[in-house]
Amino acid sequence: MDVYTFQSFSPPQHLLLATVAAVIGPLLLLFAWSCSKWLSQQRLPNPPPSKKGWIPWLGVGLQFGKAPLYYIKRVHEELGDIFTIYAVGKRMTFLLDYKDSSTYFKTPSASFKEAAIDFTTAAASIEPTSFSEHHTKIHDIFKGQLTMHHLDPLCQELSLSFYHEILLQVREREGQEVEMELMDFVRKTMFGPVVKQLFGQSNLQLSEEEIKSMLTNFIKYDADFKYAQLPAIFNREWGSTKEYLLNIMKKVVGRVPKQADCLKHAAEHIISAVDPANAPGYSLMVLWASQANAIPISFWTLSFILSHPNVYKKIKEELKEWPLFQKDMMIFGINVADETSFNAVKEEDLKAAPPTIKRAILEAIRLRSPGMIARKVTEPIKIKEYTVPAGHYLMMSPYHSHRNQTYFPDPETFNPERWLECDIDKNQFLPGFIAFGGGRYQCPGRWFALMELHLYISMILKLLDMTLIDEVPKPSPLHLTGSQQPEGSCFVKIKLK
Ligand code: HEM
Repeated sequence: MDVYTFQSFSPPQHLLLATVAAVIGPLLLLFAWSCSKWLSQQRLPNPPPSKKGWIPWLGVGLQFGKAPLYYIKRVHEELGDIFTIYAVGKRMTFLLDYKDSSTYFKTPSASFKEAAIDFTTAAASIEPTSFSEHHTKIHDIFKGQLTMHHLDPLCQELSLSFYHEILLQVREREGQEVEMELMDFVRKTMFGPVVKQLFGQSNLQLSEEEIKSMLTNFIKYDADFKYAQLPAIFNREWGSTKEYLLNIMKKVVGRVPKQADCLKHAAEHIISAVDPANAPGYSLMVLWASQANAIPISFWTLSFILSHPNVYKKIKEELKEWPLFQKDMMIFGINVADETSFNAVKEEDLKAAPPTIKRAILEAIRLRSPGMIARKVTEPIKIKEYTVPAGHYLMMSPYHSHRNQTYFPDPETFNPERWLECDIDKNQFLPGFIAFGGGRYQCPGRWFALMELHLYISMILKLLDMTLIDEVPKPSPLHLTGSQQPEGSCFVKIKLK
């Protein structure tokens, strides 16, 4: 078309042309972009089978987002043990065969750090440069501080705090039965003691009311954790809970004495290892990691025990042998111990707590473990007959892996006895169990978690009579990044023994 012909168009034709160009232009660009993507995929030697959806960027985001836990199961049944999902601009390749876990955990080009960096920026405002520099150091400090050998003082301190909180919930109506929602009860009795233990009372300086408000914000923060990477406009409410918690953490790390005599709490370790500007963000991540799994797992353990009369009966028998209250309290040579002489529980005392409770905890973790863990592929990785391209997120799903018949016969059944073959005092796990992840960045809090859970459940069942009123709810299909939350409420009757 020359200038003359162009000029001969009347104004409405101009408008028409401009509109057509405005519509077709982006479509052509989109088409070209899709073609180049498609061609680059074709050049790869055998990428895993995939679910892409029709809409670029969004991919299968809508189906996936509705019930991610079930969507993974459906695609697993359709495409097999390795598959890729394209959703909201991310390419996630799932490995659901436990046999691939050693490649997953050991290959350097499946990077934990690269997968975590964007997420921690979004979820806790940690700057990427700080994360690259300090993450490994802070991981190693926690791993070192939470080994089995360091648990005794933590166990003693926690037991006193649990005792106080448990009695606080029921003492007002001593002798009477109280009806409470179980998850609510667990949150109220577990959150405060663990937060105080991890960050230190002197650094926290929070009133009971402030701890309650911290818990309310934490519940919202955890529930919508998965939206962290969406633009702020879609998750304003979630953003305000994050800011609230970051502000608390800012005060907490600000109170850590410059020259602490003994490094004891998470806040002190964090301040000693990272740049001050990002210390609140690391503290928030530790708060989330420590609570988002242990609280729901306590709920599931209790509800599974209460709904399995044989298991509960066995535990009640074993509890008779566990002296939670002191037998000897000598004053001027006279033994003044009675039924109410509660003393801190030492870690060695915990070894005598019901082993069936510990097996029940491991079984609850198996059945309700995190929906996924992530790594990022930095160089193409060959797995089975496929090559997973660089840039993909590489996912394993402890929740789905723990339903593999080969490792866990009758996988949906709650059966603490399947753990009989493991030495639970040494925290030995069954083959196929990956609830705490694996490799260089495996959960550094796992030994603390098992001690904390064993102590908490044993104390609850020793101190209280509990009966289920409702049926045990199903796990919510929405939770992918932490242990499963219950879908709906579960009321119990509680009475102080
Ligand atoms: C039943 C309870 C728990 C479960 C199932 C659990 C599970 C996990 C999993 C799967 C990971 C990722 C590991 C990987 O990708 O290989 C992780 C990381 C982590 N966990 Fe746990 N965890 C639990 C309790 C705790 C507790 C009580 C703490 C702290 C006291 C804790 C602290 C952490 C931290 C700090 C990380 C991040 C490690 C890093 O960034 O290098 N966890 N946990």
